[in-house]
Amino acid sequence: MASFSVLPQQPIPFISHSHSQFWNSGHCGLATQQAISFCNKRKKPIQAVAESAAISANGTAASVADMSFSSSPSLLPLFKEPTSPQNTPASELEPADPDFYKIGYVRRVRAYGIEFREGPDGFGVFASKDVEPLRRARVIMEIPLELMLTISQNLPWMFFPDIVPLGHPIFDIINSTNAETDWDLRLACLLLYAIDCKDNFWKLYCDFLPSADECTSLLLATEEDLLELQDENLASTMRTQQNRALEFWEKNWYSSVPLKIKRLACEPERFIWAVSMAQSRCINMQMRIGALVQDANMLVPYADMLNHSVQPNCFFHWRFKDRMLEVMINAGQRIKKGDEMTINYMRGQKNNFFMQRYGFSSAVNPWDVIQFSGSARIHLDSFLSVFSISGLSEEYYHNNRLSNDGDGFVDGAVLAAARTLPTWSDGDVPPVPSIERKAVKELQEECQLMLAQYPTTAQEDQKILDSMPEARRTIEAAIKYRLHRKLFIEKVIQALDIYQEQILF
Ligand SMILES: C[S@@+](CC[C@H](N)C(=O)[O-])C[C@H]1O[C@@H](n2cnc3c(N)ncnc32)[C@H](O)[C@@H]1O
Repeated sequence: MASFSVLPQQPIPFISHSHSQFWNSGHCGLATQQAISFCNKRKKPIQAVAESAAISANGTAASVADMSFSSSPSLLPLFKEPTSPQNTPASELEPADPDFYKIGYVRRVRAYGIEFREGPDGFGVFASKDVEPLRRARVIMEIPLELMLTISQNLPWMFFPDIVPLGHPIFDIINSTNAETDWDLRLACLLLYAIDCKDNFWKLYCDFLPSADECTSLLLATEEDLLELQDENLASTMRTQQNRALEFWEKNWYSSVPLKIKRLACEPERFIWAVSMAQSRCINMQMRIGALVQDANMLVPYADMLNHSVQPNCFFHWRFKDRMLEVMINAGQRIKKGDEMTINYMRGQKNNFFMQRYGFSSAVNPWDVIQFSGSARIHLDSFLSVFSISGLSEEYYHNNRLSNDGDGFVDGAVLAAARTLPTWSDGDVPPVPSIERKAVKELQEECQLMLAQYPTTAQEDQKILDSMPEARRTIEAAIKYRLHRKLFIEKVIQALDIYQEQILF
């Protein structure tokens, strides 16, 4: 086992620190580490907050480096998320416990102009002051390598910090994993070990991680929750993943296992919780050990509290010289006090991927897909023009300058429609309206058939969600997933209606 340094994944923009100030919470001035009690310090969001959030239901679309790196501000407009309460004013969300800041501050974590609050999507990071757009990206958080839990993706396993003593049986367990596929199991073992280590930072930080009840990961879902997905493929993938984690625990936590291993996860649920933490909070980076470059999986405290958006205002950057992860605001980004700071966990992924790994979905995911089976096609350029969509397929964006989309109809779902609808294009050959209308009708009928195959409608799903404000996180996430799917299909039908109306003129 050896220590290592980390290579940035992309060029390092110049960073100015002149504007920096320490945690904005005002709690951390001359903090010294004090005795901190070990209970879960997440506060449950008060019900009033959850309810008003559900009513406002007007947030931006949801997007950490695998949680991948994202460097530039998005050109997309703000997408409305029909069922997400992300627009609940930050002032109405529960502020994080002062100890949360303190345990990091005394270990060289710094944050500038932000605060952590707890809302319906768990912890999130919010701007504590307005930020004018700058030509350069600016730092809002600095987290030193010493606080991260890191393990190399390939043999020889390298951990940083080097907390696993030679000969400890947890090393043998980690060593028994498959280098290609088991990064989450290894990281889970390291997390459990760190939480059990005397004086380790993660022992304190763990109090602020979501408990099994608060976590949306489908690894923790019951069979009943999985059925609520109304997606047998996803349910079956999750059953396989649950069994994989369970079998790993059964193999390594057998009855005569040494106590120093046993106590890390006395019950399988504890191990599965740790795997869900690894999957939903891991950041991938490259590290350098001498001349050797290795990919690494990392748990980065504080940065792992950033929620996802497809229109993120922040990105990660590795500062090589002092081995700090920086969270930076995109160059040119205007931020208002109370805005949520977000990153894009992974570009180009469909909702079923986000559900599998993180336990959330979005009705306006620009990368969602519908598989059409008929032969109907519509004219690509005309469709793009009706909705003022510019750019190449991988880069589609709503071009506000060309648009008179006053009601904000064009959102991520319409961009997804432009990618997923079967289309044709043949040089300058113009579309024939009657043929386009026929194709629209066939595509809409196929969408209606897909909707009819679900046992519930979108409206019924919304009612079910509204009627169960105290629901477990996993069942809530499952119902939202199927609702998001239906809202997406409905939006495609509406977009086709608008297309056929406007193509005639
Ligand atoms: C890296 S953590 C982010 C911090 C997290 N909110 C917490 O409370 O610790 C990822 C988890 O946050 C939640 N999350 C992140 N982005 C989200 C989004 N756009 N919509 C809903 N939930 C989201 C999901 O539960 C996901 O598994």
